[in-house]
Amino acid sequence: MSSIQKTPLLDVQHLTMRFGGLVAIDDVSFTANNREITAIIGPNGAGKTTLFNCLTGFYKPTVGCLKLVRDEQHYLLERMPGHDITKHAHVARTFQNIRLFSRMTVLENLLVAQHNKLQRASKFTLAGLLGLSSYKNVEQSAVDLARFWLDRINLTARADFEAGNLPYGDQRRLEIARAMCTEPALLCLDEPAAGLNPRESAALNELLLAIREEIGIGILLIEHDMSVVMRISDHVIVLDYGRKIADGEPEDVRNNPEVIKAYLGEDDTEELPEEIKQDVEAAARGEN
Ligand SMILES: Nc1ncnc2c1ncn2[C@@H]1O[C@H](COP(=O)(O)OP(=O)(O)OP(=O)(O)O)[C@@H](O)[C@H]1O
Repeated sequence: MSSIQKTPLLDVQHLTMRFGGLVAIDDVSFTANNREITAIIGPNGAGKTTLFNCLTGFYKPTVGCLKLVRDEQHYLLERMPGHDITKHAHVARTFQNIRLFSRMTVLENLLVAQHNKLQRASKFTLAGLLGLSSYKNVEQSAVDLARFWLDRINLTARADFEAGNLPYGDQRRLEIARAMCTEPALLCLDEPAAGLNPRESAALNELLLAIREEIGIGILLIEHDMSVVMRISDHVIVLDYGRKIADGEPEDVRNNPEVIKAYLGEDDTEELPEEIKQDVEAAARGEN
């Protein structure tokens, strides 16, 4: 990726979010580029989900500017209601806990994600729904897009299954496919690898890399699984107690003493993610 010109997609400046006396995010600034996977990592309570909530309009930041650039248009996300952030700025999101429509089929989940463009094409009238050829074209394109993503996540054979009956790893990937059906410019994923076994985790990595390469959008990824972060991220931002303590390429961040300390605490190595633990142990043996 490094030979490709970097194009800023999201520019966060001086973001601060306070809840009463608690500063969940403390003057955080960073840029996430288009066609890159930017991971946001940090210990529990570091402010990662709060950052997503500010980006997607769930919270209004106390201070700060969140600018998204798409098709040469600038969107100031902190001034937009959540539904406009999805609809106009094209920011899509998944959550820590799966939020599929579990009683709908796999295919229905992918179609329902496209209701905005279907509604627009119907001109919000029954006549539009029944008669307009433009509606029929948009309807066909919605089906084609759903089919494309079904195929991409290898669920075509299960298109008519209830989403809630799929294995956990398939549900995770279906959520991402559903978000992709909104045709986002920025895809925000909150711990997509949580609870996945190694095989499912590898399938997730492959899907995210394909989205980056083939669809060419930006991905913002909150993740505790360091094997996922280190393997697929182009850029890693580390938060600790709401502050940004590191920002750079995965290799630089994993060797950053402040990051190691944030994960270590004072002298507890038990909680250290495996990949960072290996680096710390190698450093202690004088191998770094
Ligand atoms: N709505 C809220 N009201 C009050 N405090 C909140 C609210 N949302 C988050 N916080 C606090 O803000 C801090 C950051 O929480 P956040 O959920 O963003 O952390 P996180 O990095 O996502 O943690 P985890 O990895 O455990 O999901 C925590 O101290 C949390 O208790």
